[in-house]
Amino acid sequence: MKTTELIQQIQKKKSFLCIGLDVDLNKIPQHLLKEEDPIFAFNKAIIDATHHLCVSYKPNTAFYEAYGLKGWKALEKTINYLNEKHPEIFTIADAKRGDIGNTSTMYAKAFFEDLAFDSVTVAPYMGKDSVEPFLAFEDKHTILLALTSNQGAFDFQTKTVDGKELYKQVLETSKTWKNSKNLMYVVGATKAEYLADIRKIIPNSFLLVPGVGAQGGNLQDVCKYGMNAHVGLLINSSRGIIYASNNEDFAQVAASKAAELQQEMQTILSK
Ligand SMILES: O=C(O)c1cc(=O)[nH]c(=O)n1[C@@H]1O[C@H](COP(=O)(O)O)[C@@H](O)[C@H]1O
Repeated sequence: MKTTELIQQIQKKKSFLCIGLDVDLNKIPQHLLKEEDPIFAFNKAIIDATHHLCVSYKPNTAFYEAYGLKGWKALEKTINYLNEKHPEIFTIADAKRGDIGNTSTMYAKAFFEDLAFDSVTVAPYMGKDSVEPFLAFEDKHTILLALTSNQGAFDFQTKTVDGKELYKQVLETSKTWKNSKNLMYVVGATKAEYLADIRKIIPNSFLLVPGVGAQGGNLQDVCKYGMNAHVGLLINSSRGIIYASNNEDFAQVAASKAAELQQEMQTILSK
């Protein structure tokens, strides 16, 4: 998908919400366990109830890999369902990959070609030759971890190296890589106060911002410091939406949680 198509969808839906499909069989409504594929049944119900409120879905692959072959099949069914029924929606494989070049190429093929996701999350730690293989795919996006939402972000990412914080070095250096136009970045919603500085380095890039809802990040602050002329934000919430109820009404309750965030976004966009 081209970034212009994502921007059009944001304008049309008045939403920049990304719903995280982090399926945990211990948390989904127990009546779904009777289904042949409970993970897919859960995702399908959530997607059917919320697709008009969001512009993106982000399955975190850990939640599928944990269930082995069955989990991977459910992931494949989920991405196929999204691509068939809602091709306008921007899909993110949250896999946090990155390795030596030839291995990264295989990861990129797995997520961009075999599973046909629009984007994948990638860790920058191994540097240029570990990320450029992902960037070589046209109209596919590589979402690089810049400043993450967790406490451990302060272990390395904010440390000063050669007079500059490491996450800033990641942003600046990554801009010099081949096909860097295909980069987006992860910045945690819990780190909203860093966004003004981040925008000085990457004013035009899209940011995936997880950490509202269950992790306590604040949507208003993220928008205040992180929004650009094309919005430039995808705000993710996973548990706060998909596990709002674990009764038979789970999909409707998830939709009402998603609608609350979408309404807040619509108000911000209208200002
Ligand atoms: O790359 C991510 O999406 C990510 C980066 C980050 O810094 N923090 C973070 O929470 N995430 C992911 O975003 C989702 C957040 O889920 P909730 O806290 O349930 O909304 C999970 O899938 C995390 O793995």
